[in-house]
Amino acid sequence: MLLTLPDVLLENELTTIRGLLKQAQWVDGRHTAGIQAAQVKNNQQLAEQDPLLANIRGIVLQALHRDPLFFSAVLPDKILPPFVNRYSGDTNHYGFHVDNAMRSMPDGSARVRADVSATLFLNDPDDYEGGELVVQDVFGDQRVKLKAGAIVIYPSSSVHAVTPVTRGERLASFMFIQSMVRDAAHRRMLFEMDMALVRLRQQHGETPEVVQLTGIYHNLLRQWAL
Ligand SMILES: O=C(O)CCC(=O)C(=O)O
Ligand SMILES: [Fe+2]
Repeated sequence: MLLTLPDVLLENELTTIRGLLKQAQWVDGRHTAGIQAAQVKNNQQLAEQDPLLANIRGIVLQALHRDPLFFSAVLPDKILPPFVNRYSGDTNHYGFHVDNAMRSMPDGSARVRADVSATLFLNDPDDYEGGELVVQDVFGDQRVKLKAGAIVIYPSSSVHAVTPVTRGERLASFMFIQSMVRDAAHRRMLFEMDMALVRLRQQHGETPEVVQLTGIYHNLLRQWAL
């Protein structure tokens, strides 16, 4: 399932992040890529030890935690601290690749299995030409370019790329998340059921059927959560 959520970041958070990024020292993005991905990666990132990154991570994680749709769709267990990247010039791009299945928390405290990958857009599509995230899907390639503050989430198992930025610069935060529910099909069913329950509750209130279906939602989560 590929899902986009608008307005994850508030306007003032975007302003703060973009202000911080004006002072950024960018490093080669290949440092954090796996062996296959590094061969096709051509962009820049904030360095792991950059104090700006810690600041931005705090803002992004706080925004994700307050978003109920993000929670329902991802069912996050562990979020690897988000990275920040930039594509600029007329050649920066990221060729087709897969994200590493396993990563370590920066302090080595835990391993994180990438179930869900996400890109949170930090500037507007008008600021640059190209820079589409292309995610291969059974229904064909999905091309995504969102307004600042919006996020796209997709299964980490998908082959994906970012097309060359031929004008301006594209700023984003990208991240890898271990879900409580490993199987993407199970996650999708839970998300659809949760959304249907929200609508049923709005239409009919807390009826016995709504209560019973809510119980089934939680029992499925209990079955599937690792
Ligand atoms: O820049 C993006 O939107 C995606 C980056 C990406 O796929 C990655 O770093 O693995
Ligand atoms: Fe990727």
